[in-house]
Amino acid sequence: VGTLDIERIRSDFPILEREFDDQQVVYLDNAATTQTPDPVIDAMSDYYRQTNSNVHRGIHHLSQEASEAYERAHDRVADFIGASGREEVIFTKNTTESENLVAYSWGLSELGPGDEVVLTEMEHHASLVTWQQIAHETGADVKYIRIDEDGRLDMDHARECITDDTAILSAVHVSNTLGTVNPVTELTELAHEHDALSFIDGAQAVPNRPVDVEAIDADFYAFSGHKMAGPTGIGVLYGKQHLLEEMDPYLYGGGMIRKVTFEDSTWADLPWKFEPGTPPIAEAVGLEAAIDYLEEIGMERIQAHEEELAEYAYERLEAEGDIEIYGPEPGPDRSGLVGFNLESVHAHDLASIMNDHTVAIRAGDHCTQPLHDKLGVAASARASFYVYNTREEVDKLIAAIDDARQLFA
Ligand SMILES: Cc1ncc(COP(=O)(O)O)c(CN[C@@H](CS)C(=O)O)c1O
Repeated sequence: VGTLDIERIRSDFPILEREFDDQQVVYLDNAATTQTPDPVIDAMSDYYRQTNSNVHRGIHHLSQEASEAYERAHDRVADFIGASGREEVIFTKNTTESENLVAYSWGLSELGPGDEVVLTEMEHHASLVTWQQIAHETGADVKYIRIDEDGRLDMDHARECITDDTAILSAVHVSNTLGTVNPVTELTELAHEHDALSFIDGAQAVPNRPVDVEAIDADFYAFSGHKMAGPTGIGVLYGKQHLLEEMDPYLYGGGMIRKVTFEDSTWADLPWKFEPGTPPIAEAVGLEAAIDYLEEIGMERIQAHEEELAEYAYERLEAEGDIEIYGPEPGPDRSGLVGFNLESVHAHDLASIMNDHTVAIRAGDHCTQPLHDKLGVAASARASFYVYNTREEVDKLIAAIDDARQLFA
């Protein structure tokens, strides 16, 4: 797979030169959002300087160029994730909206009493709360696949949970709290054996590893641009074309219609049917540039780099002796993030001390409150890595933790 030219990569991210209290920032909060490289910023700036116009409607040069750029971004995303074409790629605001699109467009009409929605105990609120509330509205039931003491899914329990009453499985590909990489292809097979749909939340997977939605055979797959070196304000819902064709939109307006009369309306072709109003045009240009940037590095290299850093961080944290680490030990079941707690120091206090050292980590419930209840903690700290992080930055994390321990001793 080869190693990354970290210095060259870091030179693409001017924000990494930022200093606070004369200390260079150590940015280890990439699971929350990643930083944006110059090629992405330049692509969006150039769009605004040279092409900016509204799409699908104008018959002037600028609108035609903007429309081509916007449509091409759909094709680029389809190619990146292994979808069959732009018809299967809906641009949303983020992963959360992608989950809601399916919950409202499919769930509200297809779910009813007796139907079951199967989630996992490690779901992010974007999936968990959405499907929980749709189940309340439709009378469907929700079941949760258990996790074991290592933070892996209990697949025996998965086989118990997924039955002929299951209408849809919604599962996270990589846990943003545990770092666990779930067997999403096996889970999808289980769902399909029972004629259930499979929705995979890929927010912490698409940015960090090669993903082929057709190999997984997911019916729906969601992720966000801002977690993969792209801009905020754009997310993706992948959906199998035949399912998207059958689904009615849940957001209405211009751009998503074919014909409107005073009596009724008909809908535009895919993917536009699910993209009402003025879409995130510049963000789509930025997302395409982010994909180009990541693919130039190589998704396999990115995965290997993150896993190497996570393994190093795991080993250093474990060697401290008073740190509880959540999720599987380093290996194919763990991605490039580590959730942990320092004995006798609340995660928020720890993150605050980290900040005194200009080490940026996340502390809190990471939008997985039920999972934290299951872990028996109100909050956890989390270091999450990306293409520009280094072993030296892990060492700075550990040094800051040692300082926190002294302060709270
Ligand atoms: C697994 C998973 N699923 C969905 C989301 C939501 O992504 P949005 O782009 O905000 O819609 C996230 C975003 N998790 C951030 C914010 S809580 C984190 O710090 O972990 C996620 O990790």
